[in-house]
Amino acid sequence: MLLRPERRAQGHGGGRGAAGRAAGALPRVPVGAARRAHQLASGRVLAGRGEGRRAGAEPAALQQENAPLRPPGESSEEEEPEDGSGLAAPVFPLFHKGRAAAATPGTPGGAAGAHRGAPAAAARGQERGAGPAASPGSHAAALSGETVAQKLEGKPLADKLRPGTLGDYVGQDQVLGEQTLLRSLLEAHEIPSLVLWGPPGCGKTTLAHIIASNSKKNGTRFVTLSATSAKTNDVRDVIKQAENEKRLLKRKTILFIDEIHRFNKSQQDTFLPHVECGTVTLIGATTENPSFQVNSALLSRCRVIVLEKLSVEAMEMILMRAITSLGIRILGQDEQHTSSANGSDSKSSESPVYIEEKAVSTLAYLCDGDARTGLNGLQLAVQARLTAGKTSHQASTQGCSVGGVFITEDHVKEGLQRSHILYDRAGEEHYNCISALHKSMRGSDENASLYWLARMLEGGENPLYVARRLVRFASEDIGLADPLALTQAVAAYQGCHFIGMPECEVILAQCVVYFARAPKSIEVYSAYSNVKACLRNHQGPLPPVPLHLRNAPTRLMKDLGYGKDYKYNPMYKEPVEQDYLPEELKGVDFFKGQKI
Ligand SMILES: Nc1ncnc2c1ncn2[C@@H]1O[C@H](COP(=O)(O)OP(=O)(O)OP(=O)(O)O)[C@@H](O)[C@H]1O
Repeated sequence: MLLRPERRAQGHGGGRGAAGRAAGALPRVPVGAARRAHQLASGRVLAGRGEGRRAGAEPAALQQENAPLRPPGESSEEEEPEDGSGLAAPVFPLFHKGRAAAATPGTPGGAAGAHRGAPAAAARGQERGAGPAASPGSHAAALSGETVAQKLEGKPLADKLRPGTLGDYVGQDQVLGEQTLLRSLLEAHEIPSLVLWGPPGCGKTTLAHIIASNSKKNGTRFVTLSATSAKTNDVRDVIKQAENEKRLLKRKTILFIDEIHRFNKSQQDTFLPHVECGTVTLIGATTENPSFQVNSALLSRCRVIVLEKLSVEAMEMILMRAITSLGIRILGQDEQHTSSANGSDSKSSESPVYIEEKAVSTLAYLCDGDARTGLNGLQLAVQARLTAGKTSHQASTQGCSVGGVFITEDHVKEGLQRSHILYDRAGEEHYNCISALHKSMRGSDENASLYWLARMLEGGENPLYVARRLVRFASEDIGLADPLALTQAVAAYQGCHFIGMPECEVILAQCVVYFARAPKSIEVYSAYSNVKACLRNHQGPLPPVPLHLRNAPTRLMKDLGYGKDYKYNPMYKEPVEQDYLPEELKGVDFFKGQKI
C-alpha cells in the first residue's frame, strides 16, 4: 500500500509492478491459465489439489490456484506469426512494437523471463478466486440460462459482472494481497478514509463497493456521490444525515465520492471537518494524481491507495470469466471444434458462439489494463457478430467445421476504441507522454521521440499542444547551437494551425526528428536562469540603473546626469570600455556556472 504520492509516479506511469512488467514484456501471453480455469468452470478438468486451503474461497478458485497455469515450454514468441499479421499490423502497430521491445533477450524481463513470471502473476490473480467460475450468488452466475444475446441486453457487461466480493476481485495484490494493510483493515472491518487512485477501469469503484458490502455486515451505511453531478448541497445533506445516524442510531456512514478530483477545493473543504471528527468515512476515487487534485488538508486525513493498471494475466481472468458467464466457447489453435469444445453452459437453442483463443489474449493486451474497456470490447464484438447474422458462418480449421457465430482477433480489435486504449488525453498520461517526448529529443533519440509523438497524436492529442512544446524546446534545449530550430518550431506550429490533423502529423514528425538530431545547448537557458536566481535572491532594494545607461529625453533629466558619459559604440573603432551592469554586480558573469 502506498501512502505517499511520490511513488505513484513510478508505479502508475512508466514503472509497473512485477506483474505489470512481466505483462509488458510478453509479446503474446497464451490464455492458457485463464483457459484452464474456464475448463475447470465448465467441468472439463478435474479439481486440482489444495481444496479447502483457504477459508472463504470458492471451490473453483481453489482449484485454479493449483492448476498448471501455462503448459511447460510454451513460448509466447513462438505463437507470434512471423509475418506479424497477428496483433500488429496495421491497426495497433504501437502495441506490437512496444511489447516486442520490452522483451529484451537475456534479461529476466525478456520473453522467457516474463513467461516464467507470468504463471505466478496469474496464480496471484487467482488467489482471491479470480477464476471464471461464477461464485454462487455472483453476477456471473445470474447470467446463466439465457441466450448470449439476452445476456448482453440491458446494463453493460462490465456492470453486470462487477465483482461483489474480494474473492472475485482480480489482481491489485500490491494493496489487497495477504498481509497488506488494507486487507487487514478490511478483515477487521476498520475502514479508514481512503483515496483510491488508479487509471480508468482498474477497479476503484468496484473495490469501494466491496468495502461497502463488507461494512454493511456491521451496520455501516454506504452513500455514493459522483463529483461530476453532485452539488455542494448534496454533500451537506449526506453529512447531515450521517450526523443524525451517528447521534441517534450510532451508525457509521461511508461516503463514496467517484471522481473526487472533479470537486473544486472549496467543495472538498466541505468534507474536511466531518472526516476529521469521524462523522463520515470518506472513500474517494480518482484517476488524477491526488497530490495535485485533492485538497492537501483532506489528503493528509486519508490513506492513498494506489491501484495499478490490471496486468494482462488479470485481464485474461476477467475476460474468461465473462466468456464463461456468457456461455461462449473458446476455440484453440490445436483442438477439434466440436460443439462440446470448451463446454459451455448455454442451454438455449441459439447457435453456439465461439471466440478464438488468440482473440482473448489480444483483447487482454489491447485494453491496456482497463477492465471496462476490455469487457465493453468483448461485448461490442459479440453483439456486432450476432447482429451481423453470421449464424451460418462456417469456421473451418484443421478440416473440421463448426456452425455458429465466430469471433476472431480482428473482431475484438474493432470492438475497441483505439484512442481510449492508447492515451488518456485529459489525465496524467498527457503529461507523462509530453515529458517522455521532451526527454527523448533532449537525449537525441529520434526513434523514441517519434514513438512518443505518435502515441500522443494517435491518442487524439491536440497537435498545437505538441507544437507549443516544440517551440519551447527549440530555445530551452537547442538554443544557439542551432538558432534555426526556433524558426522550425514556429513554422511547425503554424503549419499545424493551418492544416490540422491528420495532415499536420508529418510536420510535427519532421520537427521532432530535426530537434532530436540537432546539436544541443542550454547556454542561454542556463544563463537566463542564473539571472532570475540573482534577482530573486537579491536582498534589499534593487540597484539603480547606472546613470550613463539612462535615456535623457528632457533637459531636467540631462541636468540630473542621465546619459552622461555614455559611449555610443558605433562612434568607436576600437572596443569600448564601459560598464553595463549596476555597480554592485560588477564582474558577475551569468554565463559561468550552470545553475538551473
Ligand atoms: N480488479 C477487478 N476484478 C474484476 N473485475 C474488475 C476489476 N476491476 C474492474 N473490473 C471490471 O471492470 C468494471 C469497471 O471497473 P470500475 O468501475 O471499478 O473501474 P474504475 O477504476 O472505478 O474506473 P473509472 O475510473 O473509469 O471509474 C467493473 O464493473 C468490473 O466488471
